[in-house]
Amino acid sequence: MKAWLMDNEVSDQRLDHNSGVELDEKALGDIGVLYYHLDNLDDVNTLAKERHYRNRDEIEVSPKSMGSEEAYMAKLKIFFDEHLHEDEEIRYVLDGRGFFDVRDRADRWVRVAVEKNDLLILPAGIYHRFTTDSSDYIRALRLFQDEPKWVAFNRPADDKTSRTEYLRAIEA
Ligand SMILES: CSCCC(=O)/C(O)=C/O
Ligand SMILES: [Fe+2]
Repeated sequence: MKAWLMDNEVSDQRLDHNSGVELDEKALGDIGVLYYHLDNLDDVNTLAKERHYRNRDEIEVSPKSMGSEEAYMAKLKIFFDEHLHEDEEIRYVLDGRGFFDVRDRADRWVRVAVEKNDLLILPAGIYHRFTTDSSDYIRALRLFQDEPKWVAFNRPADDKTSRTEYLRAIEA
């Protein structure tokens, strides 16, 4: 697992933007973000069952899967808008690479690099965003507790119940 505080350079979102300050799994856990490396789909299924996930879909984010470079860039822009969800978000990488960016307690961006067999759990109410890296390719499972849906609330969404509950949950 590699995670770091982002630099503040405004350039291609698919570059590393590594400030040089690396973070470990404990630092991620501190803001409710859980990381697992699972080589085996059975382990993903067990975890999903334990957390009462009943649905999933598969997504490929690449220029090919989106049909054109323009459609791909438009999709990336949507994923990269800072947002939160009312439900916990689980993503399991089947192939390729990408970055999930999450806000820390000080509202700084923490970049979590994910690759094949990485699984990330983002709590409901955490502000975050996603981008592919410069390989422009990721294939992932999106797991849902209920019906497959991807409802994102762009920031500001501080009035959402999930946001209030998240902030309460990570209180020191
Ligand atoms: C690689 S999964 C695509 C991005 C996504 O599902 C998400 O929820 C971003 O916040
Ligand atoms: Fe999201």
